[in-house]
Order: sequence, then C-alpha cells, then structure tokens
Amino acid sequence: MAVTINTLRERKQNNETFSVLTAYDATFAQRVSEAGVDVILIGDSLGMVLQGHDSTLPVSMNDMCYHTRAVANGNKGALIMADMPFMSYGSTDAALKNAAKLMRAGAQMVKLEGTDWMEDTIKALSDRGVPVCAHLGLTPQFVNKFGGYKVQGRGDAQAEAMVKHARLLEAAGADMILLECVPSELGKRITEAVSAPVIGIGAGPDTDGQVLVLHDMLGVTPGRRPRFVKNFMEEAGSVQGALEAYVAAVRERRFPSEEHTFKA
Ligand SMILES: Nc1nc(=O)c2c([nH]1)NC[C@@H]1CN(c3ccc(C(=O)N[C@@H](CCC(=O)O)C(=O)O)cc3)CN21
Ligand SMILES: CC(C)C(=O)C(=O)O
Ligand SMILES: [Mg+2]
Repeated sequence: MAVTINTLRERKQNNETFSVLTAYDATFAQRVSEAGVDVILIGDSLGMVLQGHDSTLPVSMNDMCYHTRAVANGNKGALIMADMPFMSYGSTDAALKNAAKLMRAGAQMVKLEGTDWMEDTIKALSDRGVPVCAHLGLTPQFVNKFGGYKVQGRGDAQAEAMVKHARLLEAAGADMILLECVPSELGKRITEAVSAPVIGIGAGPDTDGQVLVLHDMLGVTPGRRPRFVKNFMEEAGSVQGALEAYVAAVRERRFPSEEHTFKA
C-alpha cells in the first residue's frame, strides 16, 4: 500500500514512528522504497552531495524537477517529498508557480524552510492542493544568516519562538513539520504541540519520524560527519542491509541514540 499523509497521521496517533531518507535517482528510489522507507525526500542537499557545492544555495528549480522525476520513476510506494530550493518561494506567486512544477514532476508534498513569514504562502499552497512540510530549526538555506551549520533553538526565547512557529504554520495548513539540529527536549515539545507528524534530523528520539541524507547513512559522504549521522553500512555490510537496518532501528526507536542528539 502506498504511503500517504494519512498513513503518517495514523502512525503519530498510534505512537508509531516512520522513516525518511533522501534519494535523488530512480535506482536508489527503488532500493529505498523497497526497504520499507515511508517517505523519500528529494533534498536540496543534492547541491552538496551530488554537485559538490559547499551549501544548498546554488540548486535550481530545474535541478529539483530533474531529480524529482527520476525518483518518481523508481519509487515503489513511498510518499515523495521535494525541497523547494533557495528563493523559489520568495513570494507566494513564485511558490505557487514553482510548487506546481515539482508536483507535476512527481512530488506529492513540498518542503519549505522558514518561520512565521511563510504563513500566507503555506496557506495559499495548502488551499490549492499542495501538501506542505515546514522545515524549522537549522534551515540550511539560512547558513549565511546563521554564520554556519549551528544548532538552533537553544535558550528559552528561541525555543518558545520555534514552538510558536510550528503551531502557526500548522494552523496555516502545513501537513508536516521537519526539525533540524535542535535540542532533544525541544524536539519532544514541538512533537507534542502539533498534531501534524514531525520529522527530525538531530532533533532527538521523540519526533514522529527520522530523516537522514542517504549518502551519510551509507558512509560515503567525504569529510567530518555531523553528530546526528549514523553509518548503517558499518554493521550491515551491504546497501540493502543498511537501508533495512535503518528502517528497523527507527521503527524500534533504537536510532537516534544519545550520541546522535543535541542537549539544551
Ligand atoms: N551530506 C549532507 N548531510 C546533511 O545532513 C545535510 C547536507 N549534506 N546538506 C544540507 C544540510 C547541511 N546540514 C548540516 C551540515 C553540518 C552540520 C553540523 O556540522 N552540525 C554540527 C553542530 C554544531 C553545533 O553544535 O552548533 C554538528 O556537530 O553536528 C549540521 C547540518 C544538514 N544537511
Ligand atoms: C537534510 C534534509 C532534511 C534536507 O532538507 C535535505 O536533504 O536537503
Ligand atoms: Mg533540504
């Protein structure tokens, strides 16, 4: 049975988790979906992982549509979510036009990075049939404002603001929330504060779903790896084994463990 937003809502209601991985091509989309991953994210991380840039900012709408099409062709029943790239949703008009391109390329949901300023845009997308995931916390398109890839939501004021933004964007129509690099306590608090499923990456063990970049969990990404990454290839020894081990570890809440999380 194909995964829909209803599947993920039911999981949350039943206190069951779900797993998410990035994929950027048809072959990996097939492998990832057949391993039981519930959601495939065509992440703008492809700018770093596939294109070799040092941020996600150079990624274009054409790049995202190309990879979304490829993933849709290989996918076997996962929900397909595509990132809206940097400045493709700078206005609501741009967001509507660009989200339509991704949906026509095979996305079933789009993800936007931002806070309260996205309220009207998310409402416009949602009202017109485009499911939206709101990405909060360490939003990599803001790396130049953050001055690096730094944990977000530390301190009471920042934490309160993030809870408020999650609730506001859910009320505007967001069907999912993604939290990146926030203290585990805040991940738990936001997961409890909204009824939409919450996906975490470096957001602790208590979010409804977990996501990793495919190349990171296969251990092929060069350089220093962020704290939240686990190399599932080490123990599994094969790609298919690593994908299945990830799905099982998320389902059984064995991943993430303490070493993959951030403290307040
Ligand atoms: N391969 C890859 N994996 C990712 O997870 C990823 C990308 N690329 N590209 C887009 C963004 C960038 N991301 C990143 C990159 C680095 C850190 C990082 O180094 N974080 C520090 C936290 C530093 C602090 O304590 O404030 C860490 O130690 O994990 C986090 C997220 C996540 N996304
Ligand atoms: C790291 C995930 C959440 C992402 O946005 C991406 O892969 O682009
Ligand atoms: Mg992204």
